[in-house]
Amino acid sequence: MAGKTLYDKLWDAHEVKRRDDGSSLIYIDRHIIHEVTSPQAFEGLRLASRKPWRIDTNIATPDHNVPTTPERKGGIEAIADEVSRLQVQTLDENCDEYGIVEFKMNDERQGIVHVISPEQGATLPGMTVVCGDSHTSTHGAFGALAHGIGTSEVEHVLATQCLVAKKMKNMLVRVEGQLPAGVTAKDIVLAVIGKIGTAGGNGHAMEFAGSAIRELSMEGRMTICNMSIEAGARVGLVATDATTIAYVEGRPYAPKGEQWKLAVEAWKDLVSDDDAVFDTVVELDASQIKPQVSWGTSPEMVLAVDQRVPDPAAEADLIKRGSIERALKYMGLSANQAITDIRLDRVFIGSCTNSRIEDLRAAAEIAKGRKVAASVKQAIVVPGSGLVKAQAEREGLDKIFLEAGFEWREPGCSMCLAMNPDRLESGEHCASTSNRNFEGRQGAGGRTHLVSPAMAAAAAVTGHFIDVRELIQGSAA
Ligand SMILES: CC(C)[C@H](C(=O)O)[C@@H](O)C(=O)O
Ligand code: SF4
Repeated sequence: MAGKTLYDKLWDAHEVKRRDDGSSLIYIDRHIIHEVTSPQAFEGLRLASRKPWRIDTNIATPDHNVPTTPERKGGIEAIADEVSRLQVQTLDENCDEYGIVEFKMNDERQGIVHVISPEQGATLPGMTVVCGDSHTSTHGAFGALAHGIGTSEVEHVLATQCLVAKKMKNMLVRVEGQLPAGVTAKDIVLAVIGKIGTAGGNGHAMEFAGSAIRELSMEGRMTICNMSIEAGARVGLVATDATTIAYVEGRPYAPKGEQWKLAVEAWKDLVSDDDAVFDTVVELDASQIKPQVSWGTSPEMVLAVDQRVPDPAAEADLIKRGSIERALKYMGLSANQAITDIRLDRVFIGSCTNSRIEDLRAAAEIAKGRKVAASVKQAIVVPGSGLVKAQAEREGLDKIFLEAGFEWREPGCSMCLAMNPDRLESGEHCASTSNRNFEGRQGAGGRTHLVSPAMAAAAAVTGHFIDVRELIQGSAA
């Protein structure tokens, strides 16, 4: 019999019952909660006279709706939008009522759900992790089985600690070779999506492997798994190794003492067996990847920075031609325009894809000693959590950004999506380190270009896209 993939192992360890219709009941170890997808779930519990079944598996924080300006220190009343305020308040009330651990808006541990749980050690190798949020795939970076769920499933998990799920197929994305300097995890995942498309991973759990992935920090692995959902795979995975274990050790929720030793021993098995068989295999050569920039209205509409946006006339497939035409129109770009000719109105460094300490360091390295271009209206840096913010401040990164003319904000989802005051105005182009560039994602009529933190900082200081490596060489000279 063939060996098992990491996904097979995680699945087998959590399958409670297989049903005749091919679906299964799986056990959930960690449930993360935010204010947008939980209110109806709690309400449903209440209507059914149920209570959360295993309180200590839940961890909550408000992130999507919170303002990121200093006024928020004034508390919930400082949230101007009524719906936003109500969602945050409802989360607080539900967590208080049921005794669920919540890092409230002004708690230093607050932040984006997918940043805070790993940071606290609440995401551990071998776990099943769910959250009413599609980017829960992020947590797969630890060798955990993690994916987003809908609001009715949030209720189900709260009530039963189980989820009805169907086993997916196995996909391997192998990235071998040395990543060039200045090219990052974000560029790897954008290149993967550019290659396989946003439906490429449909129905699969996507494991990322190969020497380029092994070389990445946990921050980089999280960036990659975060965007597996943009490649169509609800689950992204990276095998557990020494990098994972070093990251987890000593974090508040990580096991301690004898338990830690036992855990580390058990986690050694969280790899795909050598003879495991994958349904689909995709291979990339890391040394060939260049800094990526999305030009269109889907993450698969992405190119290397030295390329030109497509010409619809050159596309034979009529459906594809139509979608290129629509995207160019929405984005205000002309056929064959060089990516480096795209000028930016705003720059956003943040989101659950790229708001961890390593991301901020990479952006600060480029911002250091430079100034945000006069033509850029606003450049904001939004740390993924209060703890990331504090660490960045200890390292002096806030000063580098402020001196360069960036704004330094409080943690939250911010400009990643238009659910809080940080938004684009219609027609504006934004270099954004987030993960989605759909029409209106950052504000009605807004034009999002997905890039790495270093590329976003480079765009901020030059006013247009530029291969960040030119600035790295420039500063070294
Ligand atoms: C609001 C939430 C349900 C949504 C998601 O599921 O991903 C959001 O986080 C997003 O990034 O679009
Ligand atoms: S940062 Fe963006 S992608 Fe991540 S959870 Fe928030 S809204 Fe969703």
